[in-house]
Amino acid sequence: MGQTDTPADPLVAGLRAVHRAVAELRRGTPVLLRDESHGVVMAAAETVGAGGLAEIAALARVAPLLLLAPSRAAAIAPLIPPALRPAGEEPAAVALRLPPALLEPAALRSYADPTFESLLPPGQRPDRAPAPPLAPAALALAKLARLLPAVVMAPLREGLGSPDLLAVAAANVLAYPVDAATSLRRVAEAAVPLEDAADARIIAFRAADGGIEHLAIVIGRPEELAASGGAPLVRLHSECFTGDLLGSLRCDCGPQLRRAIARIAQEEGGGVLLYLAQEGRGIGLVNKLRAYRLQDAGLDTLDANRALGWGADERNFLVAATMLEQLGIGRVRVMTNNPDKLAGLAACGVVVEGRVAHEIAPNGVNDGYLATKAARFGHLLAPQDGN
Ligand SMILES: Nc1nc2c(ncn2[C@@H]2O[C@H](COP(=O)(O)OP(=O)(O)OP(=O)(O)O)[C@@H](O)[C@H]2O)c(=O)[nH]1
Ligand SMILES: [Zn+2]
Repeated sequence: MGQTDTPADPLVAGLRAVHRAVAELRRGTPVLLRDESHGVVMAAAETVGAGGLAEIAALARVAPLLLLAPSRAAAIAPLIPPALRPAGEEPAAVALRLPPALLEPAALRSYADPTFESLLPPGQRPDRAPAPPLAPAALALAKLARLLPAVVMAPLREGLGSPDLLAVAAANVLAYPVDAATSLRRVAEAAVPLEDAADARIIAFRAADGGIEHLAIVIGRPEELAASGGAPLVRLHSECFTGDLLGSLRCDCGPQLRRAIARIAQEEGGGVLLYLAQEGRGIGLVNKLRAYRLQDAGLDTLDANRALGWGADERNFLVAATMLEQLGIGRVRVMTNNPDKLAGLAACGVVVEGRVAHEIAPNGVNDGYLATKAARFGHLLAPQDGN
């Protein structure tokens, strides 16, 4: 309560600074990233235009580097001279020094985005450079913006005063996922009778940064069961626009969502479905569409994420744990096939008393996707509880 009225609270101020920096990067505007000893000017490779690059050049001490997530750098290895490719253990970021002909928006975007076609000038090659200070925070900020993890970045010149760009502290960027999740509070609630669960309420949760809301679909009275020491059935469902709303056959999300609501109501008489705004396992819808393009070209769902520079699964289960805590639910049984969800909740202090399998039969289109989840994400097959 009252959290949005306390901008003096450093946690809230930090969250808001990051949220504003995210908006700047999304529209192609550079931002300043700082810690106690460094200051850099950076922009996202996906969105920066000629104007943004000129702004960076005007403020920079040296020409900017292009930073890529290591998995993206590995995927574009042919664009990087063999001797300069990352080897051995993965660094936090791969830094490339681009020749001037490649320091322009279309070339930058083609380094960042495998689905963006542009003709790179022949004979122009980047050099590998050591990763500069603040590189991990810079990539993390691009990811918070749900932009491809590729940034142009340069150290600020001395004696500039305060350039007219939004400044954000690297520490706030790195703390953002935890701080945003723990700041989630209930903001609205209404009864919404559903086709498969007449006694349903939707409770909306908002974080102090003012970002997108997460929803709890509460069926029956699971809070009462929790208050008497029971462990209600809970389903964590990550948003999937294509599957949930459009009935996409590429995944199993739509049927899983509807079946989960029906099963919670019919088999248990109540429980909670957390509808988490973590589209595409946390990479966002735009990047999921890019990942689909790569999957159509032969990669599986895990390698496609990594070829874009994202991790296989970027979800943050502290969001779900905080929502459960706010609902007064400390012990749960979880409806899932994904062991990471059980471990993720447990790591956030939720007592996981059991698992209820939630398998949906393949539909002829998503067979490979489901097989990959079993083979590479360790998804458990449902021996007795499935349908
Ligand atoms: N990046 C990416 N995300 C996908 C792809 N297919 C589906 N998704 C997303 O994966 C998420 C599915 O999550 P869930 O159904 O909650 O979870 P799960 O990890 O499959 O585990 P279960 O609890 O067993 O269903 C949604 O956010 C979808 O948008 C894909 O090919 N690439
Ligand atoms: Zn889906």
